[in-house]
Amino acid sequence: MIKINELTKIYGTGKGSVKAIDNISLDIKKGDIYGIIGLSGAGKSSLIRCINLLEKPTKGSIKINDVDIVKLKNPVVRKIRQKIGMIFQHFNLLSSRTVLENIMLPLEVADIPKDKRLERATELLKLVNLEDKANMYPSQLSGGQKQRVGIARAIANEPDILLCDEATSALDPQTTHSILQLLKSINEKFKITIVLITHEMEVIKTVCNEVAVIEGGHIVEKGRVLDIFTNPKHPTTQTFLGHNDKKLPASVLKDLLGFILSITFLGPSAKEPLVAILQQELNLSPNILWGKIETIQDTTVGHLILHIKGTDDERQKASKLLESKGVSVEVLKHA
Ligand SMILES: Nc1ncnc2c1ncn2[C@@H]1O[C@H](COP(=O)(O)OP(=O)(O)OP(=O)(O)O)[C@@H](O)[C@H]1O
Repeated sequence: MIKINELTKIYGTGKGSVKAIDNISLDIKKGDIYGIIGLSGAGKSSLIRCINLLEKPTKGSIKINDVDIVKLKNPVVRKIRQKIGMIFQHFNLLSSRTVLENIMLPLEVADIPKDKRLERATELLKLVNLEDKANMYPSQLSGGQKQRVGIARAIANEPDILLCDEATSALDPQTTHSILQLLKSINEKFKITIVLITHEMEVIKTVCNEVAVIEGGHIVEKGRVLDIFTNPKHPTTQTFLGHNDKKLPASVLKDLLGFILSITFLGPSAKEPLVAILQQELNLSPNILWGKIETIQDTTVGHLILHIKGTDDERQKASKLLESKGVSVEVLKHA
């Protein structure tokens, strides 16, 4: 649906120029909730602003349904933009307009007749659960309510794509959760493709099916959220995922004989008594040094770090046995 090919964005010219996006290619499928995660300055906003044609790329193409939108000129650009909704970290609502009037704004711009505007905005208010706030002003709403208005406004023209620019960064965890659930239900109900930029892995984990990790204007890793969470390759991804948690203190590692296995199990293998299996089948006595269990994309994912006093041969047998149960095994320390 959105095919980004070798996209580069350079701000300014000469010595003071900044390469915000450096040769990025992405393939976003219809119905995806595609997360782009990166630290401040990584190039996330520049990328999303190029997709929305708020910035003109220096090089490369952005194809939406096979049409390269970079090459389009007004008034076609305006029409395309109406099919791309956007929500923002600071909501960007008009303070002088009521909630209902804010939602009707894009419908006015699209020349929708007044009675239809009112009908559509009222439907949207219901969808985002703000029926009782129609005549209030943005200043009278909480952050979560303001973002709900932002979402209703963004989907008023029935866009094919919804871009979310750090949409939950200004919200508390509980409100973040409810906004993410609203985005997920909109994605499912209206089949809107969502591109979401964030610096929080928790957001990606909660709603996205695909993720790209961006650093210094490059994509350093991308793939299915479950794959990236269970087997992150790039150090930046590992940092985002808190893999440093897995770094055991030197005081724990000191004097440990045998080997240390870091294991990741998901789906059916999460229900296997893995420690007991190692004991019963190989007569080993694993000691749990660290553990964590979480839900990603409705799948249970568990991580354990096990210390086992055993030989190299036993390490190989233990790894093989665990892998035969669908568990991924990383050896952190050899015998
Ligand atoms: N209009 C601009 N003019 C010049 N440089 C810019 C402009 N916008 C962004 N940059 C630079 O481009 C780089 C990427 O910025 P961008 O805002 O895209 O990153 P980001 O990942 O969205 O960061 P943040 O989360 O802090 O918004 C930064 O070095 C930034 O200073």
